[in-house]
Amino acid sequence: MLPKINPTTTQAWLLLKKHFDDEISRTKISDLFKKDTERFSKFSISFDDILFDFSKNLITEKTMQLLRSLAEDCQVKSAIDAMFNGESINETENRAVLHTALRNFSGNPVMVDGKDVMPDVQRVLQQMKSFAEKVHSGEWKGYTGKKIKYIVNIGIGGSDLGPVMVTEALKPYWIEGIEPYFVSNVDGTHIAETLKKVNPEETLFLIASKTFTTQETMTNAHTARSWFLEAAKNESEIAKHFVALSTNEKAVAQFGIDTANMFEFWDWVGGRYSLWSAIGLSIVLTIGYDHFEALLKGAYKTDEHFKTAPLDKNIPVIMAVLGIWYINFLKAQTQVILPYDQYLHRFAAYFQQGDMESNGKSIDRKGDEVSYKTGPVIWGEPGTNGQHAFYQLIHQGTILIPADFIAPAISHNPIGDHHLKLMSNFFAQTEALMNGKDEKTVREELKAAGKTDEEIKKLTPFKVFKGNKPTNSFLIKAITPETLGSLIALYEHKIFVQGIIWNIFSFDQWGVELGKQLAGQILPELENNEEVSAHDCSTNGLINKFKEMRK
Ligand SMILES: O=P(O)(O)OC[C@H]1O[C@H](O)[C@H](O)[C@@H](O)[C@@H]1O
Repeated sequence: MLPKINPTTTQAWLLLKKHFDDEISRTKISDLFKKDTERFSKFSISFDDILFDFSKNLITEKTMQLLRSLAEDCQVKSAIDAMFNGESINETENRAVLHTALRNFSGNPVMVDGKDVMPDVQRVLQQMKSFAEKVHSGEWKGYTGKKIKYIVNIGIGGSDLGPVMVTEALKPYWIEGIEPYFVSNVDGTHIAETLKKVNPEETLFLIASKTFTTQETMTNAHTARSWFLEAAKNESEIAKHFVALSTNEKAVAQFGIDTANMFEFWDWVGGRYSLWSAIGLSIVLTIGYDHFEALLKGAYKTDEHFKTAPLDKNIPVIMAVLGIWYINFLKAQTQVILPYDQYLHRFAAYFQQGDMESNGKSIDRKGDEVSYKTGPVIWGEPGTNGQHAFYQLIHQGTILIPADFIAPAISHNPIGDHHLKLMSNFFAQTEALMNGKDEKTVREELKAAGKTDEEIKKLTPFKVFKGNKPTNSFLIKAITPETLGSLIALYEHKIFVQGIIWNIFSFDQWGVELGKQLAGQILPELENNEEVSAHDCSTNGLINKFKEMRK
């Protein structure tokens, strides 16, 4: 059982409020650097090949002490133990939360309801490994005897975003002769455009769905099946081209996939935490099992760090409390993730689900409405593209946007001075966001540029940057399977800690159900020509116009 503590009733919360009002509201990050030349070493942590620098935050040592007290008051440590020990901390679904068991290399058992889950975890990993080896060697053949070339993962949400993000991030590790594709949207365009790029003889479809009932995935899977059968003619050939990644054996069999071709996972793996499970088969097929294992090992290292590091040296805990500091005490409503690595272009999209589906909640663990802000809006794009699009608002807009900057020291594509140019932007942005540019400097620059006094007066206000914008920097030696695994797990655990402190349940997602339910009611209304009148007049009007437009 998780603690059920309203964070606003803790001593630390009250002290943080007072600390903000009395001290921090008048503090500038740049002044803190001037006062303390040791600030970088005090507020940065090296963790294997990752340097986490959180010194450019609006914090003092006192802030960090109080934030640590908040984590203590909210019993974060015992919550961490409860998760790793397999307690049913997903109370509304009565499930354990054990994605960490999927990457547990300790050799120790992980018990769920009195049973060690590790033998099952290892069995499925072995199954994934030997299957991938057969596909890669050509031992696994398509219905005309050809080797598999195209992998099409059909899944959505957690059964899509993780594999997409990881395969993109690890493109330099792709196995020659394999091309992965991902179909998620029920919009027929997604599957139609994908099927144009592949052929039935050399394509393996992975039907990825924890529940195996998701409308989008089942619809796309049936379309893929019909497309395949048009060419293969014989249903007995399906076994060579369709496998299932699921927890629902019955539904897999009903779909027509031999359960011998099913890669199992379990209800204690949350969808948005499932890339480490059988849902990662597309990753294994794309980069090979050894690289997948390195990804798991990277995550395992983070798990060990998270479990054992003291709260004030614990990176996910620090990431979490900094977020809480901005959201609950400085009124931030969003968090931007900015990878300076083109291969990480889906990283922010991945954590939109990871974070927002986990912590976008307003009912606390007692079942009462919360009186404070919870999960932020997560977004982001790779640098430097974002700089030429939305950084304007981060620098000079009216809302506070804490930013995570992520970059590798070594590029997989060391062409000319591209990487140094990229990195000069990475370093420049966090500096600029912190320091800003004051009026005096702006005036001097304009003067030096030969502007008249009149022009200087007119232009100065527009060119001032207030600065004092907080950032974290993650400098990573290189984006490898291992460092990526570690990085993803840091963010996963950050989300967990925030959920614990906010006293919400981070591992259910009831908020996605209503739309599904209503879509289920509306679908039959779209299938006939009758006028619809059962809804509000906007929805009726839209549906009726839709029908009219299609006549
Ligand atoms: O894997 P599936 O059961 O098909 O679920 C796919 C996705 O759909 C659901 O609606 C949830 O919002 C997600 O958490 C989940 O990842």
